[in-house]
Amino acid sequence: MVMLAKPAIEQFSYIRNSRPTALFPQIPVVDLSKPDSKHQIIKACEEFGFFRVINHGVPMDFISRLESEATKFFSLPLCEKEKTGQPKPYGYGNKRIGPNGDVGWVEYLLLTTNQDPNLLRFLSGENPESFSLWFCYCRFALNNYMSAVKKMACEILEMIADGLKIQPRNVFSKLLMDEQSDSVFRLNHYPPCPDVQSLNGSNVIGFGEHTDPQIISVLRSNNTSGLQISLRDGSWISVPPDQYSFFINVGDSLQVMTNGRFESVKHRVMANGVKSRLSMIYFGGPPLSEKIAPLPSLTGGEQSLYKEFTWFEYKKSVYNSRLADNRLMHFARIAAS
Ligand SMILES: C=C1C[C@]23C[C@@]1(O)CC[C@H]2[C@@]12CC[C@H](O)[C@@](C)(C(=O)O1)[C@H]2[C@@H]3C(=O)O
Ligand SMILES: O=C(O)CCC(=O)C(=O)O
Ligand SMILES: [Fe+2]
Repeated sequence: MVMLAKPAIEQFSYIRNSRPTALFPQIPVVDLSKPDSKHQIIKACEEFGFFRVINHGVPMDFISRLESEATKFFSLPLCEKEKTGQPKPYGYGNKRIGPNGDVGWVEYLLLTTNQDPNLLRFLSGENPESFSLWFCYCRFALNNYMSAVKKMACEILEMIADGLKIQPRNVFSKLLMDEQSDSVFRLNHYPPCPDVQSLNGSNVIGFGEHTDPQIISVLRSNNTSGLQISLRDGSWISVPPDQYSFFINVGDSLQVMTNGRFESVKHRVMANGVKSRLSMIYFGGPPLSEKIAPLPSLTGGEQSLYKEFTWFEYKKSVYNSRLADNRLMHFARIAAS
């Protein structure tokens, strides 16, 4: 009998036991309305590179409007969604993540936050295709949401600068505020995965383990679980979903600028057998020409751990890598013995 090999895209990654390995460590929660929040943020960034934010000031209305627009988008027929073209890197993607063979049980829409005229012209098209119409209606909701989330990300970055006693306090936030800021916005949809139920004890990867390359990521999801983070000892813990909170990730660029005092958090998403997960993530990045290097006030007279590079150089290397690669390795200084 001839056995037909499954097409490559069907070969998802499975993890035999993706059950969290650490015993109930609490994910730090930062209440942004409290006067001591900057100290909590520093502690969380040092210990986890990750924390949950409450009293964040982003209007619930902006969140639910965009969530319902995103749900409408992912409900469009596949052929309509595919009209946005393969993500290069922006556009609609289905199961393939990035250009180097990573796959996951996910479909997504990746957008640049600066108004790339070619992309906008393309996305909002002249003809009344479903996607173009969706994008036209959705632009208002996208702009409201992204502006509010960017404002919150900048406030957090300013608290980080204060907490680390770095002057000026906008040293990080100015990179996101820059007109040329190379920030990205992503909508991820993880449909319920039938294989999760049928494969005894195995779990299907929704989005494989990785760190985010930018400065800071602000994630919000519906009430479906799946997100896991890796602790410093290499164990994994599940992040209980909370649709009213935001989750903050330290990115690789912040790791470099703090000379390793903060480490970017390794994270992944497991597919769910029953419920679909919808997440929206703002990745705050610097302008392409920006030089990324440890801040002199944080090296404390010691050698900096990383070579200086531009965000353009790092991004190029990111897009030549696989999700799980340690991308910063190539930019680390080898300590002199
Ligand atoms: C496999 C890839 C997808 C990714 C680019 C990369 O080559 C490696 C990093 C990936 C990542 C992870 C965080 C963000 O979701 C993302 C937009 C980013 O900046 O780096 C994705 C990239 C992507 O999906 O294009
Ligand atoms: O969808 C999620 O919850 C996380 C996805 C993620 O880590 C990413 O898109 O970089
Ligand atoms: Fe991520």
